[in-house]
Amino acid sequence: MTREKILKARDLKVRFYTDEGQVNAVEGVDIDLYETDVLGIVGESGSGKSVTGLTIMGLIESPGRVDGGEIWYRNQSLVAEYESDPSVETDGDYVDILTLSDEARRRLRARSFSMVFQDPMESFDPSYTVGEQIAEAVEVQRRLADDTSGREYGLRELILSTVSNSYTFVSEQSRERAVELLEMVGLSDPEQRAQEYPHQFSGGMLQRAILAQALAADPDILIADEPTSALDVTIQAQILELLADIQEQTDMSIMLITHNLGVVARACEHVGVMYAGEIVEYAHIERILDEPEHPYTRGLMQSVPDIQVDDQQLRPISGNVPSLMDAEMGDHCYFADRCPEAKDECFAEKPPDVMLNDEHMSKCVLAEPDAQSITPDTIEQGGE
Ligand SMILES: Nc1ncnc2c1ncn2[C@@H]1O[C@H](COP(=O)(O)OP(=O)(O)OP(=O)(O)O)[C@@H](O)[C@H]1O
Ligand code: NI
Repeated sequence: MTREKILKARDLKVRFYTDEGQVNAVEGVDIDLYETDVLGIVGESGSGKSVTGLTIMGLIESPGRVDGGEIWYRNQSLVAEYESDPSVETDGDYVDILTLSDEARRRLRARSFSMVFQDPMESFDPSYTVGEQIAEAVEVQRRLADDTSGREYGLRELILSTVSNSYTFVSEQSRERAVELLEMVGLSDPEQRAQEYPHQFSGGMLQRAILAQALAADPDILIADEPTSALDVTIQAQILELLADIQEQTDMSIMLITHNLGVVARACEHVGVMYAGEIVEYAHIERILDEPEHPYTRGLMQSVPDIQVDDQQLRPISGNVPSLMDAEMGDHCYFADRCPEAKDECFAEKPPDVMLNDEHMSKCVLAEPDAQSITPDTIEQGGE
């Protein structure tokens, strides 16, 4: 059985117009996220991973701008709501959320899309208890669910109030749900924990609480941006396991952003490798581990201890990630100057997206389609 894609981003372009010049943070990115998928987005610092996540959430702010592309989100009730609205693009079961109003995007953040951010300390207000803050997120979701248009409650104010943490009325029901959520993310004694303040939580516990908060809206899509990097290895592993558990319990789709291919290998089903604002390789995780195609992916694999179990000698990729300044980019492979296999043409023209088979893409002139192309069905079965 083929699975539907819950999200299809096409040719995304996101730029920052800074005093130093135009930064092409995301340049022509496609993302395919399947229902119940855990998709890893992996790449070195500054490759555009977080900007991609923020773009899907609708959180790019000045001097940043989404300069092109489409983000198709599969949601029947959203299609029904906007089908007759000429300003919104719909296509069968999908809505291009980039054509929605700011208010509609905010509503999506409250009930369909959640993001767990890089810095756990920034996710909670130190002056309220953890339970109170999660209950508030639940309350917002509850009111939205009671009223599908959301407008009668002054939705803008409602959502802004959760962002600014000014006090919202929180029902007993929402408080109970907050405790349930804390239990769901594996905190022991959740009732007690709910009454504590963020500073009373350890790093790992805080990470779990953040996840609980993100789950308050029962989202379709969860974007987790480096949820583990600040934590020690054992706790990292526990959180990844928890993410996988929660995925199974809730059936949501997860996009996991990380610079660690070991994390991806452990937690993800598909992986997109990002370099200099582009997806340079995309495939099923097993395929990437068995037959990485792009020289950058192979370089990443040699720099990660979890994967090279037999060979603990790590070889970081030499050289630096490009600046992404528009003036310095141009038509060539952005990895060419660090690539051990680069040919003359790599410095002279942009590499094509080569499809090795229906589910494996590599943006490299060296890539060649499989001799006997594997059908999507074979991959699907092989991957379950
Ligand atoms: N607010 C901003 N203003 C200017 N440039 C920005 C802004 N936010 C991001 N960028 C630039 O966009 C590019 C991509 O950044 P992004 O944060 O997406 O990288 P990343 O892959 O998430 O890196 P990391 O692993 O360090 O989090 C970088 O060159 C960054 O400097
Ligand atoms: Ni980032």
